[in-house]
Amino acid sequence: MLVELKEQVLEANLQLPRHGLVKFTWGNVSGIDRASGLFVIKPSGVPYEQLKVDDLVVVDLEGNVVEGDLNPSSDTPTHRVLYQAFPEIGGIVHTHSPWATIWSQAGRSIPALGTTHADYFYGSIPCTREMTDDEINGDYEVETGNVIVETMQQSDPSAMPGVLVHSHAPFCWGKDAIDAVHNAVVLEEVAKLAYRSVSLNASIEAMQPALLDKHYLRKHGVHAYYGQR
Ligand SMILES: O=C(CO)[C@@H](O)[C@H](O)COP(=O)(O)O
Repeated sequence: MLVELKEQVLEANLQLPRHGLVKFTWGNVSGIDRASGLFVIKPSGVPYEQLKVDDLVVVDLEGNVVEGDLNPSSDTPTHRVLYQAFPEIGGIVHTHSPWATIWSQAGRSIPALGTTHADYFYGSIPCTREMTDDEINGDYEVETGNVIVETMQQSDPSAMPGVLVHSHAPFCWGKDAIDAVHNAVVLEEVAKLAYRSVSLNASIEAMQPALLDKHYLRKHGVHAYYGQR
């Protein structure tokens, strides 16, 4: 079942340590087959160097494991909420990449300060609000997804393929699992660039809207929907 998607999700997961986005078993990547409504995700707690295609877990959008012997990632409910809320995305990645996690822990959105950022993210990369104790003590992973969806209400997920979860770390997405990891690598890089730019110039302001538009729209077109760019 879903042989090609599993191979793609395996490759996407293996790219996380290659790009220095994770340590140990932190993080996870999934990819969805919209025709069947099934998504493939990394199993929980499996070291990347041991990960094999048959370890991957197939889950439906109601949260049922339909194939796989191992437990799905502990973040599976968050992936599920995002797939349900953002029909245009095909892959999701969660990491604790250090520079993006610094902004998440500080509770700060990453401002759009330059064209590197603008080529991928159409504006500041938002940080969610803090979750309430009830949300934390409730269905935490589902509530993490809900606070992301709440934060993204004013944004187009294809024009803003990532978010920072307050006191936690980033989630990114894309047209498929590989694209999601690509966006996660860029997010980590712009998080580092922004941190150092702010350190160098504490009064730095967001880049000119005209320059943001020029760089984002020339790469992604007027309608930054995956199928149209
Ligand atoms: O966010 C976290 C931990 O804070 C998770 O991403 C873990 O780091 C990975 O969990 P599994 O995918 O192995 O269940």
